[in-house]
Amino acid sequence: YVWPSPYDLLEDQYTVSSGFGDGGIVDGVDPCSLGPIGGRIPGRQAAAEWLRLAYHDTATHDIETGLGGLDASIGFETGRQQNVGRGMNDSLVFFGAFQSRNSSMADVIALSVILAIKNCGGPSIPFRAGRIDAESAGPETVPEPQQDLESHASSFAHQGFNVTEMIGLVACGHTMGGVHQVDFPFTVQNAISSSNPDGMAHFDDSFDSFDNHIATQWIDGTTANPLATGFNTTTNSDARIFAADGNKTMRAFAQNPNLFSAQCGSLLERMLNTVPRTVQLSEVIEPLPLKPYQLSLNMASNGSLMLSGYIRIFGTSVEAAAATPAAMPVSLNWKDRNGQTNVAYSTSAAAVSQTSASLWGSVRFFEINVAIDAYLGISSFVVDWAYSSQLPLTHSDNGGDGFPLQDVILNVPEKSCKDFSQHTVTVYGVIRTDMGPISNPYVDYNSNVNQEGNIVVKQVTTRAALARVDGSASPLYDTYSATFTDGGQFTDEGVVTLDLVVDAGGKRYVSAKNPEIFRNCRVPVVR
Ligand code: HEM
Repeated sequence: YVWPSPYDLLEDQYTVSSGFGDGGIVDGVDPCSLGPIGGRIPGRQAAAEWLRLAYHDTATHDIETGLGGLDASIGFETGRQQNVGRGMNDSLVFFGAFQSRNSSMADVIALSVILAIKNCGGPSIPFRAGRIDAESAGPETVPEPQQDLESHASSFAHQGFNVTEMIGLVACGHTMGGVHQVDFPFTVQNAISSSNPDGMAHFDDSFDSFDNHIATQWIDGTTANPLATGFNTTTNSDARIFAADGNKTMRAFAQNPNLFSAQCGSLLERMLNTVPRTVQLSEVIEPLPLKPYQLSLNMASNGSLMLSGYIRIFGTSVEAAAATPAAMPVSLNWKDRNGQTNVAYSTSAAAVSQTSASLWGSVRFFEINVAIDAYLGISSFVVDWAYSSQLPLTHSDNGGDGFPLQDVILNVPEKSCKDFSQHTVTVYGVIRTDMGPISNPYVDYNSNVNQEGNIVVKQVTTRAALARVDGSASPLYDTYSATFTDGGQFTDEGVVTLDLVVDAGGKRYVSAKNPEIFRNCRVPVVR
């Protein structure tokens, strides 16, 4: 895709797993054995809890009606016996931090599984976005271990998977984690200890690796899978499922780890893309080779424009892995507001000293900080760069037209503030005065509210008209402002962004995805 996209935040989270620009999700499951809440809960495994959560959310899909699927309805369903376990709400609380206007909880759940499995040594599963969060619970259709094979086959058929695929999905799911005695006392016993307070009994001998041991141990008879050889034959659902085709699928998995990995990749991809029929998923999202990160165009106090933020460079080549960021030439060249170039419209970007990592390749950040003459303005930029000064420059132009920027409506972050006791938000922006007639300037404030019966918050957009106020650092711009109340409803959960919009001279201009406001209106600005 090209920048900017509604999926930029998800792409950031997908691409950067640690260090500067960290998307944050992988931290919850790294290393693969990590317990939830930063590893503070021994015996449990966050990566496994995320995968189970995604499956239980998907299991409400009905192939005939096209209803249900991966739609975060699980948030309304965690009180059910089918979804027993602290892992459900603990995972959802962790995911809350990544929810935004353009990243639904359901997309975050899907992305979490893809990142967790990759980080545990499993297959690379393509990621598509666009899932829509449900407003209420789905049907009670999650399979349970005491049910018979026929009812399991019929629930998987309802979700769109045949018997061979059911065997595959269960094996792929049960290669991580295990069964907790506190939740399934009729399946696991004598497992609780001080280092394992929930009494986790693992499915295979490598619970912290996405490998085929679930199959090899089943076939060679060494398995201690509590759902296969547990003391209670009624809840040995894995044994019934694995043997449902005379062990054909499990034998093939045991003999060929690559087959196991590839089959799990495609089955889990289908599972994550099982969505209500009305949902249209995006194209596959992959790391952009070059992308702006936290880039903003603001008006400085002297009236000039300041372009600041970062350029992210991602690659999978040998050169990419070997590069020393400080020795990489990276220059940003822009066009003025009339689309003209000039040798003076150029700045070099400095390597960010902190390292960054990606599960998919090598990733580096470069800092931009340049003043732009407000009379000339800016309309787009390109970046010319190389992994070393010996290599030819790569011209990154965002698919041809450059990375677009507009200088007609700008956010003024240092003036915007919140009044925490009055529950009001005040947003400032500036709009160019030479654009012809200005109409309908407004701000969309995208934040989150609590939902009844659900630990997951819901994104809401509050729209407020921007009114012209006095004072601007530049004669080219007028200042606008809006103050609105949140009625005490907004929570701190999730990502908050604001978009400033205006119709000027018959065209719409948007300053999108500006960051959350933290300044307290009652504390004066320090300069
Ligand atoms: C007939 C189908 C299935 C049944 C009856 C079943 C049953 C169970 C049970 C009883 C547990 C123990 C939960 C706990 O103690 O927290 C469990 C764990 C788990 N299940 Fe399944 N499961 C099924 C299919 C699947 C599928 C299709 C997946 C994913 C593709 C999956 C992924 C997991 C994972 C990752 C865990 C470990 C959770 C943890 O360690 O916290 N399961 N399953």
